[in-house]
Amino acid sequence: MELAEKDAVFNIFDMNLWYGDFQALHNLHFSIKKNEVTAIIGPSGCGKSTFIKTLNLMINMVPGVKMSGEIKYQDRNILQGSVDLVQLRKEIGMIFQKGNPFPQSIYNNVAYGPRIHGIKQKKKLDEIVEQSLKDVALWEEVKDRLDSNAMGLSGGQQQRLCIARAIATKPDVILMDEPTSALDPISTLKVEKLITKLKEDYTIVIVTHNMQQAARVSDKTAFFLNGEIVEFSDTDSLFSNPSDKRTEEYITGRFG
Ligand SMILES: Nc1ncnc2c1ncn2[C@@H]1O[C@H](COP(=O)(O)OP(=O)(O)OP(=O)(O)O)[C@@H](O)[C@H]1O
Repeated sequence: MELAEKDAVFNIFDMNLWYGDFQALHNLHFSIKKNEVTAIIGPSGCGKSTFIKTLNLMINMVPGVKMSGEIKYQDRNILQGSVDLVQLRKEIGMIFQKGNPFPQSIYNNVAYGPRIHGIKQKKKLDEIVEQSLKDVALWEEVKDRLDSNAMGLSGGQQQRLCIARAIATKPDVILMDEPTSALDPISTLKVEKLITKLKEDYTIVIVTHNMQQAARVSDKTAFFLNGEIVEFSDTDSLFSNPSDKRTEEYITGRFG
């Protein structure tokens, strides 16, 4: 039995995943630490999205998926036994490539999660909505139009609204699957600044194709190739002094 890493939110041991007969993840073994940003990088098809979707078991929605090994979250292996998915997803929020607000008011988008979890008083909901929008630096831009449809916001604003929606339920972890790939450079910068601020309160796992982004925002980086982890280390050392030749080839743009 392996010793779990201290201060880890997730301890992953010998984790494998198959789509039918195809093995997409092989023997993953690493830990994700509290209040850190962990970046997952690697070429297209290496298993980044598959991996991040295992952390909140969103992967279970794909028919024919099988997994083995352990993902320990709060000292339990979420790959075994019954897991309360509503509770798990309250604790582990997720942000996707494109902001995907509900076609409802800005207010309702943020209040949705807290309402589902039983908060009914208007005053309390108002406070949560205001604080969540302030936390993502969107409050000043939208405070006079909280009743407007969220679909009328720009792409960058929609993405920040989705982050506000995720943090409104006070999760432990925020998973981000290429959160800025559909955004312009200015909106990208705003989201990156936000990630750096959010890690004071949350643990963040981010999948990104953009190596400069991984270098700018993350504390740790995992380099995936063909469903395996080639290298996992401090972001600074992975980019400045990679220990595996394949990492070096990837980060210097020789493939991928
Ligand atoms: N639902 C599925 N059924 C079968 N195979 C799948 C499924 N989803 C992904 N795969 C395969 O699993 C492998 C990993 O895919 P995944 O989407 O996790 O890669 P990725 O690194 O996120 O790629 P990208 O950077 O292009 O988004 C690929 O070979 C992919 O074709």
